[in-house]
Amino acid sequence: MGSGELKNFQSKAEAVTIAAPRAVRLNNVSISFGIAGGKRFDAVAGTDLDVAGDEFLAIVGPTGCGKSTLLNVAAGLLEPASGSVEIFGRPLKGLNRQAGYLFQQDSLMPWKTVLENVAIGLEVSGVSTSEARKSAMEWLERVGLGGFADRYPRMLSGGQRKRVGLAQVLIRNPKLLLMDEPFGPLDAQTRLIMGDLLLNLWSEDKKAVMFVTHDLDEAIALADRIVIMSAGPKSRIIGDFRVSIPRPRDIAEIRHDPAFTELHKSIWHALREEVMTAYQQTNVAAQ
Ligand SMILES: Nc1ncnc2c1ncn2[C@@H]1O[C@H](COP(=O)(O)OP(=O)(O)OP(=O)(O)O)[C@@H](O)[C@H]1O
Repeated sequence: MGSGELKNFQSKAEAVTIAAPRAVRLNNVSISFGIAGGKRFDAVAGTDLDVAGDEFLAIVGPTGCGKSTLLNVAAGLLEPASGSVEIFGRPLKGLNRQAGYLFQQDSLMPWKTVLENVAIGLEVSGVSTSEARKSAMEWLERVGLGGFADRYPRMLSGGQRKRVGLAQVLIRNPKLLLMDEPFGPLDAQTRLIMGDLLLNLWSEDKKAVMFVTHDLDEAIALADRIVIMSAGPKSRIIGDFRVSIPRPRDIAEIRHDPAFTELHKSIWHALREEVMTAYQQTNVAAQ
């Protein structure tokens, strides 16, 4: 069975395989930025990447290797210098309107209540205020913040703000979730709780996810598949690992699973040299 397929169980528990649409296809994508002195910096070179419609993909790599850059390409925020981008089988032109983007820094509006912040995602697409607020309330309950609807963002903890951010993105029901170190600023325990919440929501309605993280443990705990990027410039994908640990997963416990340790070892083996290379490069560039 290929990565772009899913199982649909019929009444007699008979499994039938049907093709799931491919959410993202990056075909030989290269990305370069104009920098000082009229020069160019080739951040990413010749990268191929497919993400299935129901796949949770984690992207891991050393600092500055181009993880956010790849997400920005899938979001349509950045146009590749060469190569092509397809979203659900169609060439991407302009902004990817099928994607929801969650950054490390949340984008809550401080003058709006939590409920208003979540509802706005629907209101901008023409849904009436009362409908949007009803749906926002349901989403707040799903992320465990039903009692916080009338609060303002400044009254929330970092983890609570993240939950609001998740509700704000998911209320629009995007078919593709682009997550750039979304739990980066949180403490270790809150990250675990957010990871569990994300997996619960995702398992109810499996979307394609591209999840950028520095944290290999987090990547293994959450993802179906992990790709590793090399140190830049001209970064590319140098490893592609399937995470075959069964779901549902308990993120706090999964680390004790021997399969977790084994996979961690293999991925770190591929990643370690790239991390050292990236560190040395930024050190030289700073001199
Ligand atoms: N607008 C830009 N102009 C010039 N160079 C850029 C620009 N944006 C990113 N870069 C460079 O492209 C490379 C990739 O950046 P990117 O932010 O994608 O890396 P990353 O892997 O997400 O890093 P980190 O893990 O540190 O967040 C880096 O070397 C960065 O300095």
